[in-house]
Amino acid sequence: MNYSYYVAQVDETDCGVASLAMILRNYGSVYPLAKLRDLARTTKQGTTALGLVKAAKKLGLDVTAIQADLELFDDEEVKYPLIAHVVKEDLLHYCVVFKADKEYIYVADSDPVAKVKKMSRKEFDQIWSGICLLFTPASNYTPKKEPLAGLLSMFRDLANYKKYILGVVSAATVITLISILGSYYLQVIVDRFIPTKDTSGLGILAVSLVIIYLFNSVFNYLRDFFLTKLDQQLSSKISLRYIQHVYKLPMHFFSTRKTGEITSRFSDINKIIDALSSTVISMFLDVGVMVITGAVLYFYSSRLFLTTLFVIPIYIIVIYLFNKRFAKLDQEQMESNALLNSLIIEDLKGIETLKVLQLEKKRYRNVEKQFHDFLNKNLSYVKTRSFQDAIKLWLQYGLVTIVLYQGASLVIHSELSLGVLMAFNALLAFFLSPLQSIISLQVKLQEAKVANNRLNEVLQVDMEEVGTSKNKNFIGDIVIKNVDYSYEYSKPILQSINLTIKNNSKLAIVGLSGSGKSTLAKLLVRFYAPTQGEINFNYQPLNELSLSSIRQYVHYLPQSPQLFSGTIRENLVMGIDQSVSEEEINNACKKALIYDDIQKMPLRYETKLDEGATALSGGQKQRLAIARTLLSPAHVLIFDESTSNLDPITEKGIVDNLLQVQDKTIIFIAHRLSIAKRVNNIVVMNNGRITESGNHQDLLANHQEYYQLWNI
Ligand SMILES: Nc1ncnc2c1ncn2[C@@H]1O[C@H](COP(=O)(O)OP(=O)(O)OP(=O)(O)O)[C@@H](O)[C@H]1O
Repeated sequence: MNYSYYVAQVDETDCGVASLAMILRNYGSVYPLAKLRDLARTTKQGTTALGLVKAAKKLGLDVTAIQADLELFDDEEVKYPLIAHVVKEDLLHYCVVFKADKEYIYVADSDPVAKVKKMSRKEFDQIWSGICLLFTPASNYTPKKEPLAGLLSMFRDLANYKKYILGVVSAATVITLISILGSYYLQVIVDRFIPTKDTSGLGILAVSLVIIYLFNSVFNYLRDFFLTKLDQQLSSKISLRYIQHVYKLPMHFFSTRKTGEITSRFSDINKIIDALSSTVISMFLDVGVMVITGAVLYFYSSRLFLTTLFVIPIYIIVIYLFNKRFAKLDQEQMESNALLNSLIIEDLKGIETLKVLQLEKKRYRNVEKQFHDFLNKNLSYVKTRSFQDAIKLWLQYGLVTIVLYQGASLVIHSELSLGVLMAFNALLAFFLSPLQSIISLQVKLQEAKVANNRLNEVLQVDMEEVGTSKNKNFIGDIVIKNVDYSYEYSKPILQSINLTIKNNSKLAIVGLSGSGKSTLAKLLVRFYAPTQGEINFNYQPLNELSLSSIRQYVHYLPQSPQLFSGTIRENLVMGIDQSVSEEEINNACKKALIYDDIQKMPLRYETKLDEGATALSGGQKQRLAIARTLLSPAHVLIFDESTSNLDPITEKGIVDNLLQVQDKTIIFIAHRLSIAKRVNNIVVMNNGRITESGNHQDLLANHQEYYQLWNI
């Protein structure tokens, strides 16, 4: 396998798809990891071997999964590269084996810390589970390259900020010219005024220079201002584009990624901004400054200038030698930061549970450990950078010393004036500084490339096509035909679901926890698409309707509905386009039995709720969410365990009110059979299948699962 086929994982759970990406590159195909994650149905836990097999097959590779031992690598028929399933640091992991000989197994590990290495057979055997996937291109295989948006596309954005770039470049050019003038002043003083002891013009020269330096300060201020503006504009454009994209991603994305992985990418954006603005400055400015100061230095002394040029290749070598290490350390640092973010977000979200279980200390220790891991990785990065800086500084001082040594000899031999030597020395910094910027650009670009890769892994996930909600003529029966669904390949969640939900009927779906009730509801709002079968709204297949119209037609109230910071009124009318009258709000609140509670609050509907509405009881939150659902213009309402926090009397009151709503289809997902009992149509689910349906009496008479649930 060619080294250039190596693909690093972007997130912790990407090892499977990154390994598959390497295999595909070996056969001439390039796909973004985001696409492979989709095809292999990668979850927060990672990718199953079956997922990899299915994804590879869809992309035209024949795959054989085998359980083998080390003898496999003696078989000359084995086709490399292959994917091996290993256990690394107690975690399941995939890596690519691209070669084997009598002593060693040659492994490409998508973990950028490990990368490509050879392991002794014994070492490999200790981590290998014995499972491996063998690949060959199928007869109809054609290599395909899906474009991976590189950094270059980001540079296109820069064209929109020409005026700031022009501002920075103009201000910096003036600053450089003033610096050259300053060095010339030094030369004139030393060579002309001091030897002749002429003080007449010295004063005027000094005063003019003081005034010029005032301009220098003004232009310094302008340069910093334009640079900050450029950074801010770029930052808001890239960050907002990312946030907007994230908001429009399908549910599938959120259920397969950790929150920290998504949020940590915001901090990566700064690296891209830094690289973009540095590149622009270098392209337009540093090169120009180097040429101008280089020309002046050459004019001062061509011999000293040639000595200066001698250092450039050494500089480049120093930078190049550090490049790979920087890329690796940077990736590690970003991944560690993502993990740290995930841990903290998870703990803050579950702070109540954490306190009840008295896990504060334990969880804190986890965060502390991860934080130290991040600090260590950061330290490794900073140590390497400081080491590189130290070498660069040494080179710079070394050069200045050599220039002074050589210049002093030239002055002693009257081949150079003292003033020119001093001016040369003063101006040298203005030549070396842009040179350093240009050379270190490579490191910044490298970091930006890693950050851009991580950003792209999210940006390449297709957004939901929400569409418009014009066609609303599908009021009628909902028909679910032979529907299957699974989040990951190996675990079917819904199997052969056939169900007709009559228009304006009331239905209860019951069944044991984990039997697939919520998943079925989520298919109705198209959070996920069935893997088999079809759902129709009034004879119209769901996949032909826009998401916007589906979600206007069906309102799903999830098990843990969210109330947002804002007033109660704002929360109630959230997501409703048309104006809602006070009477409608009162009615909805009365049906949800929250009206009296709200009236008792000093500011009633204008009462402010904080994030997550922590000042409300669990039941109050549920009743507010029910009122919000009732206000929605949707024709189908799904209540997923929406009364689980309520006392039986309140629950009965609300359910009775909901059953009286004549002109809507209502689906209750409930564990409590007291709800099901009052609803005419009941569907019982078990293990992803509908096992029974009918009304309460029929189902009891069946003496099957419902009967057992009722008699518990
Ligand atoms: N995002 C997800 N990714 C992977 N598996 C999932 C996901 N959501 C649910 N599952 C799995 O799907 C199965 C069905 O879950 P679902 O929430 O539909 O069941 P349920 O009947 O509504 O359960 P409950 O009554 O406990 O709410 C469970 O085994 C669960 O582990």
